[in-house]
This record gives sequence, structure tokens and C-alpha cells, in this order.
Amino acid sequence: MSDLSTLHVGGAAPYDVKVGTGLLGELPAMLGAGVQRVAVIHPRALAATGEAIREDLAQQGYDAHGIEIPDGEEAKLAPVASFCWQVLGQTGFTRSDAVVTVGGGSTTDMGGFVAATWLRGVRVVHMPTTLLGMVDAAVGGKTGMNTTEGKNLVGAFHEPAGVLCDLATLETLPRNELVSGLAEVIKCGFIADPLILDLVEQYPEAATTAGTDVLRELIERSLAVKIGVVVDDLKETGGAAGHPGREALNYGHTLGHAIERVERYKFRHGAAVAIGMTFVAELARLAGRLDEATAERHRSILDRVGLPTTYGGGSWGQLHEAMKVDKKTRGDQLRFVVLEGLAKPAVLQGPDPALLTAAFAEISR
Ligand SMILES: NC(=O)c1ccc[n+]([C@@H]2O[C@H](COP(=O)([O-])OP(=O)(O)OC[C@H]3O[C@@H](n4cnc5c(N)ncnc54)[C@H](O)[C@@H]3O)[C@@H](O)[C@H]2O)c1
Ligand SMILES: O=C(O)C(=O)C[C@@H](O)[C@H](O)[C@H](O)COP(=O)(O)O
Ligand SMILES: [Zn+2]
Repeated sequence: MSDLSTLHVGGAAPYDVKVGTGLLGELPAMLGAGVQRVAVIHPRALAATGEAIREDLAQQGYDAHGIEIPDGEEAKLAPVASFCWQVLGQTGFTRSDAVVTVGGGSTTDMGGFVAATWLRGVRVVHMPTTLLGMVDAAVGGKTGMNTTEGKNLVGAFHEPAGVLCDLATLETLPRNELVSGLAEVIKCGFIADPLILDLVEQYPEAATTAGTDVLRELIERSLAVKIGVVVDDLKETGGAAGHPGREALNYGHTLGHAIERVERYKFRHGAAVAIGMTFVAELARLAGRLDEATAERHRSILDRVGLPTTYGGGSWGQLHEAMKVDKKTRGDQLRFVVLEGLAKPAVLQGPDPALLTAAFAEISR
């Protein structure tokens, strides 16, 4: 296949991330030898795609089953995991069988969690169909489910056996979903690869259009950032020499996840992260850690692609409460990933409450 690129994820359980179009033929090799049963987990919106993949596997001799889950965050709830476990139990899924997820980040998070927990771990191949899924959620082994108390509070690290990013799937993705995924791309630009920012600023239209060379380059650059970070610190235990390690990928997520929860998950993840990045850039500026121009660049680049940089929903009190269950929190101390310059992520621990409210005032409308 001429347009195929392969990015390798090293570490104890290495795997490949393939990017191209028409990648279904790559699936059996990623599943590996000895797999008899395959569960294809997909959201309702991708019923036809999920069924086509199931049928293709069945024609190749696999005992293939489709499992339909809800769209969006509704998938990341305990009863959905329970339903998936029930199907795996009823179809006699063993440790040599495999899960395939086909969908966005909510599907890879839930399907990955099911694979991590069934028999304490079976193989999973992710086939992300959103920009966000391709550049972020499908890679690195984080899986997550929401509880009443907050976002992604239950999960496991479970690396996939491989990831297939079929760029053709982005053709049917609504524009607002593509733009949401661009927030994680821009995040990669700020924390590690500023060339991403230059590309988005120079070609905002192509960056938000499926099928363009610019979008493909952004996908591959963001994947390289994500892979580089997770290879060094898979389980988020910390980076080397002052680098926050995997926590860097959480840039903008402390307030972002709180907004998602306060908005009852009606807010797109990327939109919430965009506001969260603008907030934390202001926080770093007010704390004397970040220059004004870089803080301002957050607003201008996010604005340019149609991502929000201000928030007029829940109160600071509600958001502050929701941030306390963030996984970076230690005891009573909130911890934020901040920038000390482009591609210079660091951690700001226990900031003065006055700084937090001042930064919030900067993004409030
Ligand atoms: N595990 C990680 O490392 C990680 C990283 C980033 C985000 N996430 C999680 O990912 C989730 C967000 O993922 P998302 O933005 O991909 O949203 P999503 O998975 O909720 O998908 C968005 C919507 O698009 C539909 N859809 C998916 N692919 C489509 C396609 N090709 N054409 C048409 N419709 C399609 C879905 O059914 C859904 O309704 C959040 O829960 C977030 O916490 C996880
Ligand atoms: O891969 C990571 O690590 C990330 O933090 C990527 C984030 O974009 C993603 O939203 C992740 O699910 C957030 O993780 P959490 O640990 O804050 O739940
Ligand atoms: Zn994210």
C-alpha cells in the first residue's frame, strides 16, 4: 500500500501504529496467530462499519461477534462494561481470543478497559475512527471509565497489540468532532513539537479538513509526540530530569475534565481541553512561569480553528471541587501541567488560590 506509514511503539510490549487508507487487510497480522474468537466493539453510529469488519473477519475463518455500545461518553459507564463482559462470557472468550475496537476515544477507552479486565487481560487492536482517537486515545494503553464522581476515575493501563488509523474513516466525521480532535494535536504542539503550531497557524483550513496532506502530517507528528512520551513513562510515574513524563499529555486536562463533568459530558472533550489549556497558560503567566506572547498564542491558535478559549458555564466553586479528583492531585494539593516556554512542560503544585481565581477570571465570560 503506497500511502502506508508505520510508527513503532517500543517498550516491554512493543506494537505498531499504522496510518493510511484501506487498512482492513492489516488486521489479521495485528491480531496475531492463535486467535479464534474476535469481539468487534463499536458505537451505534458505526454499526455498518463494525458489521463490515465483523463480516470480513468471519469470512477469514474467525468466530467474530459484534458488540454495539452507546455513542460518546454514554459508553464509558459501568453497565456498558458489564454488558460487554456478559457477551464475552456467553461466547466463551478465552485468553487467546481478541477484542477489536472501532470508533472514537470513548470506544477505545471502553473497549480497551473491557480487554484489560476480561480474564485479567486479552489482546486488543484499536481501529480509531476520529482524529482524537488516532492521535491520542488509541495509543499508549490508557483506558478509562467515568463514575458519578468524575471523569476516567476507573481504568487500567493496557497496551494494544496494534493500532490501525484508517484516514478514510475521517471523511464521515462531523466537522465539530474533527475540530475537537485538533485540540489534542495543538496540545502536542505546545508540549513538545512547535512545528505543529506553525502548520495549524499557516493552514487552518487544511488542518480542519479530512484528506489533506496537512492533516496527515499533523496526525503523524502528534503520534510521534504521544509515542515518545508513553515509551519513556508508560504508567505515569514521572519523567527524567524535571520533565513531567506522561503527565505532560494531561496539559489542559485538569480544568478540561472538570468542565466535562460539570457540563454532564455534553461538552466535547477537545473543546473542554482547549479552554483548559487557555486557563493553564494564564495560570503559568500569572505565576511568572510563562511569557505573555506564548500565553496569548494559545488563544489565537485555538480561536483560528474554532475551538473555545472562554467559559461561561459552571461556577468556579463547582469546577474547583471537580478538579480535586484529578489523578495528578496529591492529598489536598492540586497539580497542574504548565509550560515554561514552548515544548517546556513542567508541574505547578499547590498554586495560591488567588492565582487560580485570577486565571479563571481571564477565561470567564
Ligand atoms: N485513553 C486516552 O489516552 C485518551 C486520550 C484522549 C481522549 N480520550 C477520551 O476519548 C473520548 C473522546 O473521544 P472522541 O473525541 O473520539 O469522541 P467519541 O468517541 O465520543 O466520538 C464522537 C462521536 O463521533 C462518532 N463517530 C466516531 N467515529 C466516527 C466517524 N468516522 N464518522 C462519524 N461519526 C463517528 C461517535 O459515535 C460519537 O458519537 C473522551 O472520553 C476522552 O476522555 C482518551
Ligand atoms: O495519554 C495520556 O496520558 C493523556 O493524558 C492523554 C489525554 O489526552 C487523555 O484525555 C487521557 O484520557 C486523560 O487521562 P487521565 O489520566 O487524566 O484520565
Ligand atoms: Zn485528552
